Amino acid sequence: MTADVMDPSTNPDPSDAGMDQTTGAGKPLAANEILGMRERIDEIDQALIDLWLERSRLSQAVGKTRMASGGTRLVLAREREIVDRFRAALGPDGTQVALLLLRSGRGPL
Ligand SMILES: C=C(O[C@@H]1C=C(C(=O)O)C=C[C@H]1O)C(=O)O
Repeated sequence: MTADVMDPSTNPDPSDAGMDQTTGAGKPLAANEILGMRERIDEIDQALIDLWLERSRLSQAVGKTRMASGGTRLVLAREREIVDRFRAALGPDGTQVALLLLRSGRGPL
């Protein structure tokens, strides 16, 4: 599925004549289309970053509240539910995303 980035037939060098340097497109119309889609990609990335940071702050607050009440730092059953949800939605990469997300809130295990 994934094109080999080192293979010039599937991933030519954008410094080749006629290629747009910024987008890597071979034709100006495609370059414009790509720039439009990149605007939305940048918005989505910013929303993901904002949500990531908000989630991390909430997770830290939950941990502090629980420990101040004499409870545990972690609740592994809840973490398992979250990892399962991400894996069900995104496949094996979802597992990795969930583990990074959990670590960013409660710190390393
Ligand atoms: C935030 C919590 O505390 C910890 C962090 C979790 C998370 O980031 O989702 C989940 C379980 C706990 O280990 C929680 O219990 O909800």
